[in-house]
Amino acid sequence: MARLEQARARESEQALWSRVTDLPPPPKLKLCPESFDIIAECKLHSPSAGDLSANTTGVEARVQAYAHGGACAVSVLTEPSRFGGSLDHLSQAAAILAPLHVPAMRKDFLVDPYQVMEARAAGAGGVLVIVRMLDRSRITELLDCAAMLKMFVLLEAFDAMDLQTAHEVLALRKAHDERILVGLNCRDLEKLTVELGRLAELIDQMPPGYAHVAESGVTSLDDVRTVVDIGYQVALVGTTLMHSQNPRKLLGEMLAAGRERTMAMRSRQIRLATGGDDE
Ligand SMILES: O=C(O)c1ccccc1NCC(=O)[C@H](O)[C@H](O)COP(=O)(O)O
Repeated sequence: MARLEQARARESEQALWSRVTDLPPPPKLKLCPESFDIIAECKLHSPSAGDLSANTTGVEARVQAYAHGGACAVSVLTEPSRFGGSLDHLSQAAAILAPLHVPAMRKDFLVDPYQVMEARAAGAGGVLVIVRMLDRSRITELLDCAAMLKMFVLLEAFDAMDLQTAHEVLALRKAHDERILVGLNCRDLEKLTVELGRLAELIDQMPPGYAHVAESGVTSLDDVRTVVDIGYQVALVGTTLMHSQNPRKLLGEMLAAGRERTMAMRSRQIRLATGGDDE
């Protein structure tokens, strides 16, 4: 991987490690207990949607709007060739988000702990780890590195086999002091289409005891209600927010829809448990 090798040539792993372990801790990921949250994504380009920068005046303005709209974290693409991202975007985002106590998450195809350290050096409080791309020992190394740096991890699966791998890796980490969310990405990587139905099909195979994140294709308030109904506690929303000229308002509306739905579901469960009417 050229980017990784070039970065290593500029700064050794040891030098980077001592730099990041000297940093103050990143903002903590805070999820609303027993409710619903959104990780808002900043991506200027995507293979499926093309240019996504038309409605934004820049990374800083966009992530600030996300934080004010209530995002629990902001996912920032750092992959340059297909997503128009960079580590500079991550640094800019993290600098805006830190005083607002919202963590930035590095979204990229990470394969080496060095890249987790790069994310922390840029100010990030979290990273994406894609199960499909890595063997078990490499996933464990990335999780270990993130835990040592007090960063959260979004562990991303695409199918039942990925979820089985996630189960097995996580089963060995019960004693770790770390924050992991498990995501299911419903994008078909060959066709680039989204199949929201996969979120329902695979919910029962998500590892229990972790916040479950519905990734890709959440485009409307109805989609938000659907993912809550299925049982997801968090949604990762990118394209729809990038298309919006008022992402703060849209994010607020999506969050409100998700939280109202969660409350309605809870009241219904309580009524059923206590033998009350359920029309
Ligand atoms: O976004 C793409 O076109 C894409 C194509 C191929 C692999 C991954 C891709 N996206 C990565 C993501 O996981 C999404 O950016 C994220 O889930 C947000 O999805 P959306 O709200 O549908 O933009």
